Order: sequence, then structure tokens, then C-alpha cells
Amino acid sequence: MLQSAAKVLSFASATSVSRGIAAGIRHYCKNTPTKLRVSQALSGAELGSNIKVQGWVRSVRAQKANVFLHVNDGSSLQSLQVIASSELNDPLLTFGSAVEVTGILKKSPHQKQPVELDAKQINVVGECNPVDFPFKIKERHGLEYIRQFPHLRCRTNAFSSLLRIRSEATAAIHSYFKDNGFVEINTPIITSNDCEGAGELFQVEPSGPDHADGENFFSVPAYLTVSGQLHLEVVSGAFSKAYTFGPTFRAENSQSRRHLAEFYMVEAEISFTQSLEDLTKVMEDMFRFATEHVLAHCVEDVDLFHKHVTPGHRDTVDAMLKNSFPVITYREAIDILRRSSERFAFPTDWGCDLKTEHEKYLVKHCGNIPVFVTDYPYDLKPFYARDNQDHPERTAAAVDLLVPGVGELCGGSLREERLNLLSARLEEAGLEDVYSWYLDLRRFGSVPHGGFGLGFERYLQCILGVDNIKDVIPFPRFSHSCLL
Ligand SMILES: NC(=O)C[C@H](N)C(=O)O
Repeated sequence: MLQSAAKVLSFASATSVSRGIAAGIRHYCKNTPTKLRVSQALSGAELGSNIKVQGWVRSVRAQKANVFLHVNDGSSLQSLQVIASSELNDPLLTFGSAVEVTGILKKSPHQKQPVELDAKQINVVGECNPVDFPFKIKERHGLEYIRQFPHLRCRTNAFSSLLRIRSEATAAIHSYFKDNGFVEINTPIITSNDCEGAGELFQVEPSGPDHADGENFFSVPAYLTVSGQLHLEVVSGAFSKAYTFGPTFRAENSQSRRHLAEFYMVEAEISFTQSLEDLTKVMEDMFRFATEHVLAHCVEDVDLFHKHVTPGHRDTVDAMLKNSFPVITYREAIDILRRSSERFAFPTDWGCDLKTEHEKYLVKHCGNIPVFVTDYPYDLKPFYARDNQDHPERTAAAVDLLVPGVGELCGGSLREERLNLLSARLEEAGLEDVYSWYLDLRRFGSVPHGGFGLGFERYLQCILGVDNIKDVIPFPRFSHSCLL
């Protein structure tokens, strides 16, 4: 009896203790702000709650007894409006400063923004001297201006939109390949081959005191990759669909609006191909999938470009998505160029490389939508391109995709899978020994296959209408420039 009374007592005291703890936790939770990203706050999550946001001040204005801020943390183009009483104002609260704001998230009485943060506390985490800061409040700076500040430009609306679009486009391209049964392969960045044979290579050599004797680290000359194609071809001997998406390097001595020394390339390789159509279908489908995804998931960011940076470009993008991409042969392209009344700077004879001016003309001629050009002269293409033996003119089964505003976006080909033809071509070029492993691929289970590469920055230029490729990559590298 006594024992059971004791049990009841201890149970009673235990429950009151736990009740006390629970109340304490509730009290603590009520007073501990929930950390939200700006995009979450804007979506109305946690309306009426005590929240905390951390970000950078995009605008600041003192009015009567209040101070109004816009805080952005890169999660969306929109900033969160913060209202604080002027006691919370601080001379360090300037455009560009980093802040931490705690307060109650409320529905906004203004139509322009759905919510506002009624601030109870503002900490300036990092000050920013507005006099020295290169960007000015409420000014729309052009891409060319902000390009001068590669270490600061992500703090502008335009460049932060670009970075979000870039990230979303990357994800879309990966999901396209995943959804369509491709396996992602990490092809090497350091390689001993010059896939394109164009000699635009950056050689890799070690440095530092351990390598002062000038030894050859790899025992063979090594370079930064110009293309993952040959490694994908290795893989395509066992995987019928493979792709890679990574940095690529070309030592082109060019300051042009569409060349970089370091750029990202999406490359795919498909085994058991029947014709170039197997490649053009994937190129076109991937282009559509990624573009539709970006337009649907980055509405405000894309609008910023299409309305303010490159007004009118949306119509071009809509036309690209509405029409299927025409296909013309190189022969037809040459005939179109030769018939035109345009005065080209470069020749338009059979066998000439198509230059940017030609590519742009062909795109316009075809209705300002992307156009595939196929079956290039055999001698224009590298050793791996398949010989179209049945064509009257000597051509290779190669294809380029030309797009509005940019010119060449993708290049691809069926690969020469026939051992005798490939080894004859390599022998002619004196490359038989270097590529003996490549010939092995044709000795052991060779199948017709082909692939293509898409320049990711050119793709972004194309869908956003951005003129200069340096404005669509976080840290551009080009001749005489390797800032940061
Ligand atoms: N993977 C490819 O077909 C791309 C091609 N090797 C190029 O660099 O243009």
C-alpha cells in the first residue's frame, strides 16, 4: 500500500516536471526565430512567426519614424521588404552591407510584395562603404560595366539572376540525360590527347620546389582537355548512352564575344546509331527540354533578361521552341551563301570553313531559328569523323547546330567505326601509334556510334540573348585575362 502510494507520488512529480520542460521548450521555441531563406519568407511560409533572415541590403530608405530595407540572399530575384522603427537604424546599414534581421513576418498591405518583415532586431554583420562600392543604389548597371568587377558582380540583380538560371539549366540538362537513360561519366581534365587536332592546347606541368629539375611529371606531354569525346568513345564500347558535362579548355587566342579559354561542354555519345538523325534528335530534344525547364522555373530571372537586358529576345526564344529545327547539308548552305547578295568577308567556296558571319546568315535565312548543317567536306573534319562514302562529293557524317545570335552551338559526328578506314586515316596523319588504343576500340566489339558537344555558355547566350560570352560564366578566362 505504502509502496503503491509512493509510486503514484513519484509519477505525479515526474509528469509535472515533464510538463514544465515541455512548457519551457514551447516558450523557447516561440522566442527562437525560425531561420528562413528570403524565397521561403516571400512564399508566405511562417506568416505571423518570429523569423530570422540573413542577407545583403539591396536598398535602404529612412522615412519618418521608420527605416525600410530590401534584403536579398541569392535565393530569388525578389528581396524581402523589412520595416523597422528608426531606433533600429544604424549608420552602417547601407546599400551592400550584410545583415541579420529578426522579426515577425506579416502580410504586406502593399500590392507589390506579399509579405514584409516587421523587424525587432537588426545586426550589421559586414559593413559596406557605399562611396567605394562600384554599384549604386537603384541604378541599373549594364553587363559590360559590372564585368569589370568579377569579384563583386554577383551582388547585382542581373548577374545573380544569371547564376540562378545557369544552375537551373545545369540541373535540367542532367535530368534530361538521366530521364533518357544516359550514364554520366567524369572524363579527365588532364589528358595526353588532342581530340580536335587543332593544337589549341594548354600544356600541364608541375611547379614548386619538388619539381625544380623540370622533370616530365607524366612522362608524356599532358594537356587540359579540349573535349571528353575520345574518353566517352571508350565508354561507349560498353555503355550505349553516355554523357559528360564539365570544364573544357582551348588556348584560342581570341577576344571574341563567343570564345573562352575555359568553358563548360555537354558531350554525349550514343552507340548503335543508324544516321545523323539519331544525334540531331537528341540535340534538339535536349535543347527544348532544358529551355522549357528554365523558362518554367526561373520566370522572374529570365524576365529580367528578356525585358531589361535584351528586350525582345523572348520572341526569338518562343520561335525556337515553336518550330522544329530545319536540316540543310553543307552543300545547300554553300549554295545559299553564294546566292545571297550579302558581302561576306570570308570565302564561301566548297571546302571553306563556315565562319560566324556565314552561320548567322544561314540562321536568318532559315527564319531565325536553330538550323542543323550536315555532311561537311571530309577534309574539314578531324580523323574520327565517319566517311560518307556513298556521297558524290567527299563528305563526313558531321553536323553542327547553328542558333540565333550565336552561330555554332553544337558540333557532332558519326564516328568512323570501320577499322580499315580509321587506321588508314590515322596513318596518313602520322597518328597511328599515338592512337593505337583508339584503334583497339574498333578491334573489340566496334559498333556504329556518334556523339556531339554543346557549348554550355553559348547555350545560355542563345536563350537569354546575351551578346558577350563573358557575361554568362561566373569567372571568365580568355587571352590576357585570368582575374581572381
Ligand atoms: N563530343 C563532341 O563531339 C564534341 C567535339 N569533339 C568537339 O569538341 O566539338
